[in-house]
Amino acid sequence: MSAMSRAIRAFGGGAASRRNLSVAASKEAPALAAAAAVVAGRRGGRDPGEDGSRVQWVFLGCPGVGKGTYAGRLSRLLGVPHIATGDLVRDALASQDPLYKQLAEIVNHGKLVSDEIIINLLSKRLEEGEEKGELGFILDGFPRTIRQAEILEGVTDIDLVINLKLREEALLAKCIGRRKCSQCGGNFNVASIDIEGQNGGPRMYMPPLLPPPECESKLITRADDTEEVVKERLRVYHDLCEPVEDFYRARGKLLEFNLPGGIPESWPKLLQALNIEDPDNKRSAAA
Ligand SMILES: Nc1ncnc2c1ncn2[C@@H]1O[C@H](COP(=O)(O)OP(=O)(O)O)[C@@H](O)[C@H]1O
Repeated sequence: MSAMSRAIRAFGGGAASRRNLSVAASKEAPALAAAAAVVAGRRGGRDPGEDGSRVQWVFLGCPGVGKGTYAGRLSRLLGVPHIATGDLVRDALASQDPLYKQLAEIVNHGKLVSDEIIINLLSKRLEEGEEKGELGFILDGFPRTIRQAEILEGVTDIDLVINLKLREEALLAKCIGRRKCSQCGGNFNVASIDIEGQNGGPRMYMPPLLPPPECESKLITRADDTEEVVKERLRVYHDLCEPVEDFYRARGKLLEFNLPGGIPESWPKLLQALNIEDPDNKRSAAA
């Protein structure tokens, strides 16, 4: 079991108290010091380590903003695991594990599941990754409360938090338009978003991301992507998750990124903001 998964479990598990947290942290001191040294080594820039070991990033942002899309792309590009707690929750629901049966009620009403359950799922996922020799991570959907952020801060050093922002009008449409192919797992979006510019700014156009014909009959919609539940998730985000933005802003770790439009427009700009060379430009320059 990795130092981080062990410590995070000790921190969040059951009736964990602040005292338990410090005990766990001091036990993990050598591993934490090593992690801090790695982090300190890359403080000057955002140049990820070649083996991915230097990437310990978090994605924040409202439901529908595209955390999963951009975290997934960066994870493939940098060779570090993309760990989305929403996916862990959905896998737990699908497993029919009696322990998680009551979760559906919470998730399908747009509420957050308890910190304890999330910490449990996350530590399990980190342990599995450790067994496979995974290094680094891009977290998506965690931390979502100040307590989760404090727990994470107690066990490891996060060196970058990317806060994705998108105009509110687009978020609801993007969530409702989300589709997944039940066979290949591909993610699509049937929403076509075209919003007037604000204060003389440019128009925002996000074309739909339509599935190929072979996926069309196999599309599924998440049970929590209905208008009513998305509105509740947005409300929960503003109440409980926005303070997490402030938590990282105060620590100088927050990179705010306003999505200018769809993936073709936003992806190169995000890479630029992260100081990562765009592999597509590199390829066309080499051609
Ligand atoms: N860190 C977390 N803490 C509590 N609940 C979580 C967490 N991550 C995911 N969940 C649960 O899983 C649901 C889906 O999460 P996610 O896929 O990240 O959705 P979203 O599109 O709202 O960002 C959330 O509405 C919540 O019920």
